[in-house]
Amino acid sequence: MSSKEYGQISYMPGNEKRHHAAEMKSVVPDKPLLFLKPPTAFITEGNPIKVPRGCHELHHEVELGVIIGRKGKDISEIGAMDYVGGYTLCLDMTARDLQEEAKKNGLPWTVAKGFDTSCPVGSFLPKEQVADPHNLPLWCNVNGQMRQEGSTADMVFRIPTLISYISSYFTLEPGDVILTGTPAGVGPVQPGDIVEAGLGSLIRMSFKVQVEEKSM
Ligand SMILES: O=C(O)/C=C/C(=O)CC(=O)C(=O)O
Ligand SMILES: [Mg+2]
Repeated sequence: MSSKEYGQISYMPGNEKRHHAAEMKSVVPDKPLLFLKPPTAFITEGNPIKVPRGCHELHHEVELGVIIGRKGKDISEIGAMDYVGGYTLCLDMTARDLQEEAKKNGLPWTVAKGFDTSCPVGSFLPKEQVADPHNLPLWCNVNGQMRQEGSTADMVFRIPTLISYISSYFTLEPGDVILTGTPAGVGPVQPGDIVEAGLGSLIRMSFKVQVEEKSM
């Protein structure tokens, strides 16, 4: 897995407590809101999440990751699931203060969402092992304290809609990962914290948060 990530904004209809857009005081978009993370954003277990320079409020967002298995452009919703190779669990680490500043100034979220180590990922699940990707519990705790508990059943844009919409602008390639949005409960992490996340009984993963050291 070494490719781009397409993030999107999540909305949990019908239950304000699980509504991430509401907790961010954001308007719910009528189409997916996209951003990209570069390949250097990805880390696997054993590697630390590094707080990016200038960030004083780094947030966790736990999300289902959809891994693309076949190249495609202008994919129809009907055929979209044929392009899925599998799934994983992701943390869409977000420099919330930098994102807020960018939002205020009408600037892109590139640094806030795409800094090095901003996308910790779990193990690869072949799609045959996931009976219903739209009905998976997901959770995130920090130092053992539960912060996020939700279900992929509450995503506003389902996977075929995301694949079809994204591929109308970007050619999707094998290994690309689509992050599908996060439940409510996002919150800050500090250097030294342990962030743990899970996808039902399928994936459990854990990452330590560190300060970003200057490289030579
Ligand atoms: O609206 C905001 O302030 C923030 C939105 C996000 O960070 C979107 C996501 O990444 C998400 O919903 O998962
Ligand atoms: Mg997110």
